[in-house]
Amino acid sequence: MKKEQIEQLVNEGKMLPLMEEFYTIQGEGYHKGTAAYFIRIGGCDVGCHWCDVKESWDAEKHPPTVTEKIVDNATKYSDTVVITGGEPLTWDMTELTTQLKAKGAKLHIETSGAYQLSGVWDWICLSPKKLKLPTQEVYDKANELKVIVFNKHDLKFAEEQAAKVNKDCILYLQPEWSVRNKIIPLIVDYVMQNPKWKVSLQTHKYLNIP
Ligand SMILES: C[S@@+](CC[C@H](N)C(=O)[O-])C[C@H]1O[C@@H](n2cnc3c(N)ncnc32)[C@H](O)[C@@H]1O
Ligand SMILES: Nc1nc2[nH]cc(C(=O)O)c2c(=O)[nH]1
Ligand code: SF4
Ligand SMILES: [Mg+2]
Repeated sequence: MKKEQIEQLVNEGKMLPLMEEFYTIQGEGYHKGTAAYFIRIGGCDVGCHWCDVKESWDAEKHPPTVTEKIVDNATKYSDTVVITGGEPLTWDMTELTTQLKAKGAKLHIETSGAYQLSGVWDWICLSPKKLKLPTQEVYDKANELKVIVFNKHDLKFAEEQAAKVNKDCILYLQPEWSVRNKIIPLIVDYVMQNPKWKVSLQTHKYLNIP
């Protein structure tokens, strides 16, 4: 296929730069502990300095893959499918999610919300970033807000973000992994003082699974 043809299909969400797919246990947030098939789509220009998948950023490094192929593979493993990245909302998620839904999958997204919301979702995990704030639509539709805490100032950011989400949105503070030993006591204290928040840990990293 010609380069322009591939570009066109990627623009339409009929092909997507697939980085990796794996069957694992959701490690974070509300669904932690639940078996789920993860689809990691390449491409992100938000630029979090502590991002734990920087290899995902450059979409060019990940092969444009026919969306139907991604779908056929995913539904073999699990009825819960998590779409992550990279930033999945870099791309039009309509095709991918419509096809997965037609096969009966429960669809979850991990997103910074920095780009226009596309796709049909059963669960939206919004993890907002200061560098590129979420769109209003994703604040309105998020099921959980998961703020990464790297330093004390992030607690202030967390409150600002909590003020923007819908009233049913479940609120989580998650320690940035590299500073977890320093940050966990801060989060524990904060959640006890402000019990509208819950703690989220990257439990998959403790379990040594993907
Ligand atoms: C790699 S991101 C991909 C999805 C999307 N770009 C986002 O940021 O939500 C998946 C989740 O991991 C979180 N995350 C990334 N790096 C982390 C780190 N070093 N410590 C804790 N959480 C991290 C993100 O905030 C997000 O909730
Ligand atoms: N087990 C596991 N759970 C996760 N929850 C969110 C993840 C992500 O990178 O989006 C992730 C991940 O990479 N692995
Ligand atoms: S938005 Fe997500 S994928 Fe992009 S740099 Fe930040 S944590 Fe990494
Ligand atoms: Mg991860």
